[in-house]
Amino acid sequence: MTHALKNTSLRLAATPAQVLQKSQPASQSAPTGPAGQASLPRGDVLPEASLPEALFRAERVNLRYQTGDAIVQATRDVSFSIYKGDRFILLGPSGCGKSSLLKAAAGFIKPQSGAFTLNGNAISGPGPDRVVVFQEFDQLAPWKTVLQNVIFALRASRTLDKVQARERAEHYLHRVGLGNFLHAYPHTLSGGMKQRVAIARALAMEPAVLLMDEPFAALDALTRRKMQEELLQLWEETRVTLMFVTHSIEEALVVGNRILLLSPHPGRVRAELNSHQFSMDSAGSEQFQAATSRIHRLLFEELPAFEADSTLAEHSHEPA
Ligand SMILES: Nc1ncnc2c1ncn2[C@@H]1O[C@H](COP(=O)(O)OP(=O)(O)OP(=O)(O)O)[C@@H](O)[C@H]1O
Repeated sequence: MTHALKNTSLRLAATPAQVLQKSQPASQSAPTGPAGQASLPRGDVLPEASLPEALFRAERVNLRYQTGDAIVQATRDVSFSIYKGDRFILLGPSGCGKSSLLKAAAGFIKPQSGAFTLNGNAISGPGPDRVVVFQEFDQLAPWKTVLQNVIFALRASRTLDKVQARERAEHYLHRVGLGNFLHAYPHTLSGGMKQRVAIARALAMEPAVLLMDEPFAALDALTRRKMQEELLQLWEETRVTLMFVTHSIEEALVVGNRILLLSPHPGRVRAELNSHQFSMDSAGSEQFQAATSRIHRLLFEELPAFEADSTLAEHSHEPA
């Protein structure tokens, strides 16, 4: 299932890499790495007219925190584009600013400079077009049932009446396999089930971008794998655009079709690559292991991305 899914994503989510491949004569086609990715030679710029329209953009985003006299620079000049239907991953070591970027994309914190845009409009605060699923299991109101939790979010966004909200909530709860738990309270659910409710609630909002901040990190390994599989299945059904934060290289390769690699603190873009060729079944394969090692080198070696490995990265960004 997931292999087919990954291939489908290629058709749906036209990325600059695809445009490059399509728009070039065969003799000038982009070099292809061992994992089959197209690589852009350093300095190559895609002709602007041939780029697909991005749904969501980060443009030179600098995020800073001030606590007392101390200023923490969380990210530096981070830019990326997410296209409709992407499963876009922010991957980087602890403290590189992944969660900060996701919170800023949600509109919870403001960049010190730079901007986020959705459909070309600047983001100035939270909105129902960007819904977040967090890692914590306490995202649900404990005094409300599973169904009430989802209905409450839908009613708060003021887009649906009572009957419509209930229908929508039931629909998405059935989709995540919780049809028999509509009237259960959160404390009676396992961690995985609580995350399913949070995902159903987010999907029910039918956001333009679903933001996920390490949603499976607190789950045991088996449940985590199952949830990754279910998320891919849900993506297959809904084609929702995902922005997914993780510090697990394996999770990034399995869940994503595009991965943005961030340097250690403060987070800067190290490289961007395609990962659509990997599925749940490829974990453990030679190709998967090779990609994992290369990403590890790109993340942690001090070399500029392209010198570290010119075959994996689709776009590279030199440290400032
Ligand atoms: N509210 C805050 N006040 C001050 N500094 C903060 C705050 N939130 C994050 N930071 C700092 O910003 C930097 C980036 O943190 P962030 O949580 O975004 O990183 P991360 O990549 O998501 O890390 P992790 O994978 O460990 O969750 C870190 O140095 C962190 O200490």
